[in-house]
Amino acid sequence: MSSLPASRLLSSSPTPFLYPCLDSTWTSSASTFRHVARQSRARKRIATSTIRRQSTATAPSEVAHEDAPSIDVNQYDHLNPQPLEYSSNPFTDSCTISLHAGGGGHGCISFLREKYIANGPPNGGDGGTGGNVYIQAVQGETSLHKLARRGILKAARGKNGEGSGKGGKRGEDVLVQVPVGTVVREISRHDPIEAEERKAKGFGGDVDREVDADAAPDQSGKWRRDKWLLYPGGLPKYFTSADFPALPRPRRSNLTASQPQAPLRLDLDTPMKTPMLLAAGAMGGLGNPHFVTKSITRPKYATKGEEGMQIQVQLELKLLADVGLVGLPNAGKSTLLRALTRSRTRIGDWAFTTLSPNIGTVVLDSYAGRPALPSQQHRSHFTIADIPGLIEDAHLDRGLGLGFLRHIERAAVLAFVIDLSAGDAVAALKALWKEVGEYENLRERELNAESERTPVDEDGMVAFKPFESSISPGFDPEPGGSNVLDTQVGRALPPLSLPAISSKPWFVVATKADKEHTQDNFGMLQEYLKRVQAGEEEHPSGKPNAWRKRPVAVPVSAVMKEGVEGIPGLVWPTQPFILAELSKLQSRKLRRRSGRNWIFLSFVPEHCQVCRRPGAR
Ligand SMILES: Nc1nc2c(ncn2[C@@H]2O[C@H](COP(=O)(O)OP(=O)(O)OP(=O)(O)O)[C@@H](O)[C@H]2O)c(=O)[nH]1
Ligand SMILES: [Mg+2]
Repeated sequence: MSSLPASRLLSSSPTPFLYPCLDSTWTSSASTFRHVARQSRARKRIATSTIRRQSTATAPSEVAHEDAPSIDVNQYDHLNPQPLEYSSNPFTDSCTISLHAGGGGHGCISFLREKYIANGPPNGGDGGTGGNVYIQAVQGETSLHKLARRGILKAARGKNGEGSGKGGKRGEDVLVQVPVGTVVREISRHDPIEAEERKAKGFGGDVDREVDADAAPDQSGKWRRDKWLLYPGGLPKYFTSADFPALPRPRRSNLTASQPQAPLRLDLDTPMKTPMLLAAGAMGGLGNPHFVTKSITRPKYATKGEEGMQIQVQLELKLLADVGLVGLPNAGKSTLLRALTRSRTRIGDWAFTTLSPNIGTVVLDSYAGRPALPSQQHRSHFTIADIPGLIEDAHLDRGLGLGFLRHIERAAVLAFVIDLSAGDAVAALKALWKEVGEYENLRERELNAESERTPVDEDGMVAFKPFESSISPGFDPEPGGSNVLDTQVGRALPPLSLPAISSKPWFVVATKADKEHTQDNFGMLQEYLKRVQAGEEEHPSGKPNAWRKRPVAVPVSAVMKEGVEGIPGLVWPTQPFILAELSKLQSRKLRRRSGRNWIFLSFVPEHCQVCRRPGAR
């Protein structure tokens, strides 16, 4: 055995792994490892792109992008990304984060010392206040993924006080910027001062009794190591026998008065000009001059800064859109969005092409370089949200679940997108409404649980003030009734509740009407909707107070952009008025441009199988 060369001995034992530097082959093997790793990474990349190519094989438009030998890079931008980059946009619409207000800096123990003044009076400064935590809803943010990744956001601690009476610096604040439409709910909070006050009263005591600010200070604070800061040069015997004063009452920053009341429930559905305070930083400790008494003229102690408050909140992004598209996967929702707006959302002939919501804007404009209407009181655009497809039993977490329905909760109108070529349209509509109804039940249960937790008023009534729909301005049925966030904080915020989804107006967009044998399916759908309107059929959601005023179905061929011209008219009930106004104003000019303007297009579908049927429409 001893005749074996050392390198072979090492290679036949686990030594190279434990002591690679002892192995003569180490350098070469390390480089081999690196080479192998590089190769495997390259193989992985090739495999991924092959898989993507395979999966796009059925979508001719996508394949064209993939196989094109020269890609014009300038034709892509962040709104119209390259096919391979579609999945690179991270999107998170719900997360839980911890917000920590900054703790206070410690007070300072210091004495004046100058020429001829060897033992001067105390001059330690107070500790600085901790940083505050603010929140602000801003335009431009579209996802919560950055916050979800961070998890904890901490404001900085205040700096300690210094000698010569210098106070410590304030801690740096933290600003949490969230997308407009974010709902903030408090999960738990730890307020050290409140905990202290409760402890002082005794756990069995009357916790509702107000703390009397003039009451005698807490004597239990004596000798508390977590509260007092001692002079480092002092002898231990001095401190054990020192006559410590009573511990000062825990102090709160003046800013605490402008914090919203606990528990936090905010609906940030408008962009905020100024940030809103969520948690004020804790106060700094007191320097030693605060403890000068007649008997103790040179106190060798100061107090430590207070601990900062910690709040755990849940953030939920509910996108703001006027119209929500709901449909089974592959029904053609994204194609419809592309047909109506300039959105470049991805489409593909397979289920779950869309994995995160997309918003598109329909411009109600004459494209003549100025607004369609001179008056400002009418809208010039509305937004549409395309969400991932729902499948049967999505409420049992099948497919992508029901979570994405939160993005249509604020929508004023729902559009159910039904594929006429994919079997019974009525059954598909009922299946979709069933899932929407289940989501509504889930929300109701959540709301009930929340209102049970809502503080009870003095007269024993639960404070409950549901606010109006917070859809974007212009769709508000009662002007001025929208939930505009009042940045004047410090007031009780109403519990969050949005109108029931089933109470919203809805219509059906029957897509793929250009395909053969879709007429009868559409006819049955229309008949069904008429029966629902007349009350002969139960509302597909099964809810008693559901909207059934005028549910209509529009046959469209989204892929050929036919029939979609009528959709804005369904969304915007005042359109006839606008049409009249517009025709009075600019009729001749616009009629010439009618190829680009849906308002004046009289829809003559060429390919629509439903409309080409003799006697139809
Ligand atoms: N013939 C025809 N095909 C359509 C029409 N609308 C959509 N399609 C096709 O249907 C397929 C699915 O379209 P998508 O818009 O991706 O469907 P989706 O509902 O967004 O699907 P998910 O994102 O998976 O939920 C695509 O291949 C479209 O080209 C239509 O009106 N007529
Ligand atoms: Mg889609």
